[in-house]
Amino acid sequence: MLNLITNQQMRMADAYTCENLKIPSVDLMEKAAIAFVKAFISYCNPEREVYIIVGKGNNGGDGLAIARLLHQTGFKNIKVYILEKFNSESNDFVINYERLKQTEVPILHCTALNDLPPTFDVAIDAILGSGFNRELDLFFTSIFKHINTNSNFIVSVDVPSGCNVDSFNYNSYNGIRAQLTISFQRPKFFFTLPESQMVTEDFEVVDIGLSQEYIQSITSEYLWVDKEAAKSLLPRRKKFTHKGTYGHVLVCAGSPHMRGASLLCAKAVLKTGAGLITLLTNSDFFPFVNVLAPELMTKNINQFKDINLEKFSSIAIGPGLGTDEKAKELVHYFLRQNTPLVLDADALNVLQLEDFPKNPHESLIITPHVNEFDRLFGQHESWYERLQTAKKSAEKLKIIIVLKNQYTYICTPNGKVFINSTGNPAMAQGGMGDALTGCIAALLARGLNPQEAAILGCFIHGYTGDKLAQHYEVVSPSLLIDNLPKSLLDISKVE
Ligand SMILES: NC(=O)C1=CN([C@@H]2O[C@H](COP(=O)(O)OP(=O)(O)OC[C@H]3O[C@@H](n4cnc5c(N)ncnc54)[C@H](O)[C@@H]3O)[C@@H](O)[C@H]2O)[C@H](O)CC1
Ligand SMILES: [K+]
Repeated sequence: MLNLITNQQMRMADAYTCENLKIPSVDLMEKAAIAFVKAFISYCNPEREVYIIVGKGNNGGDGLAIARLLHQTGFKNIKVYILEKFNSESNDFVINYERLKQTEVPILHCTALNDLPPTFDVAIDAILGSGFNRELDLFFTSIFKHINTNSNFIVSVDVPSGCNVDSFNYNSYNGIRAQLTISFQRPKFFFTLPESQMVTEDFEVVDIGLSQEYIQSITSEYLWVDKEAAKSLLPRRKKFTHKGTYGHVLVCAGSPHMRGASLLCAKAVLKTGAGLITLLTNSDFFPFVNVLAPELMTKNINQFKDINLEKFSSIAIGPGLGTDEKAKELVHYFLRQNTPLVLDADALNVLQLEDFPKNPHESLIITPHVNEFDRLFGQHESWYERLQTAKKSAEKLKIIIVLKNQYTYICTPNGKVFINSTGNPAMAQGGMGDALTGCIAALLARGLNPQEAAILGCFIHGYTGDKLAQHYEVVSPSLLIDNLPKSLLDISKVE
């Protein structure tokens, strides 16, 4: 898991790295520029006109180093514009200014808006970075507006200029609006909130060689789940194991109008590697289940109280369950048992906040999307507020709340928020949540604790979607489910 850190902490990591790893700050800037360029060239053809607009702090210094390196890489149409409204220049800016002057890259000076070109093909924004620390004056806001309105493609260095990622003001943003931000060392927590779309449509993170040891020693409430973290959670299949080793999942799902949801969920359980799966549904559906997914066993949903729960390692309830009295009774019944439980969709729709057990057994996971979450926990004005509610509620109710989002938040009873790094818009299709519920329930059955199952379930689900999105414009839940075993294998092989 990677700690996500604030601007202030990033500065400390910067200072620590220079001092303890004996890397001069200008060399760190060079590393940052090299890493930026490596990422940038995959988005931009070297024939395009690239305008690099720089301030005079270290973000500007990065911009100057980037200009020199892009020139060396073969970019022919580069121009650098230095904004002159800064009180002082950073040392590393000055060093890179001298270095850039040794090249043929044109350097122009901008003291007023009309010193800038009327349009930009590609604009690299290296004006203000994490040092942005006060109100923007008219000079900056008019320049930002001009770049925002007249560029084909804006790429920001580290952070869009004028955006304070640690205390974002949602109501009056007047900084750069980038298509892409290439940030240094760690994702910015703010970019995981949907509101960050007004600041940058996408982001990428590059390693610039800051001390990982130092960054990981900082206490952070936000943790980024990457592939390595996922691998560390995936239990290895050992010799002499059998279906009993991998647990038995009970899937309670599928009202007459939504049979498909129950199959998607149960098939996701199957493909995430649980040993045995029983689908608890209406008996008239049994023959279809046998044909469509012969691995599944079935039980009659009307007799749910007769089930011997000792046989089951986990239960998934909700996909297409319906919201009638029978569904409600079933959800309440299973909520009072001790078997690890994942509640999704209609299982959440039939609950009120006060229905959650007063003495939680700490193995309850709920997986709401935004509407399900707000219905249960109240309306929220922003995603930041919603996340704070999720965080507090997970602590208070002692449950895991998987708040689904482009970057899904997994809030745990100990106040941590794990942020899932995988998933993409090609996966936006009904049934995708049913698959996620199945993934998590299967991992619970395979012996992971609820926190681990939620983290790995979200990761593997999104990872599969990401792999498929490289080949398909839309990724259906069925396609995703079929590919889960391949993703599990992939992840188990991370070096
Ligand atoms: N993360 C790292 O370890 C590294 C980061 N690098 C880059 O450095 C910037 C941060 O640089 P810094 O010099 O601290 O600040 P800025 O360049 O963002 O700002 C410079 C300058 O601007 C002044 N200023 C701030 N706000 C305003 C304003 N509203 N109006 C006018 N002027 C303003 C401020 O006083 C400063 O003087 C980071 O983002 C990375 O891009 C390193 O290169 C590599 C290591
Ligand atoms: K910037």
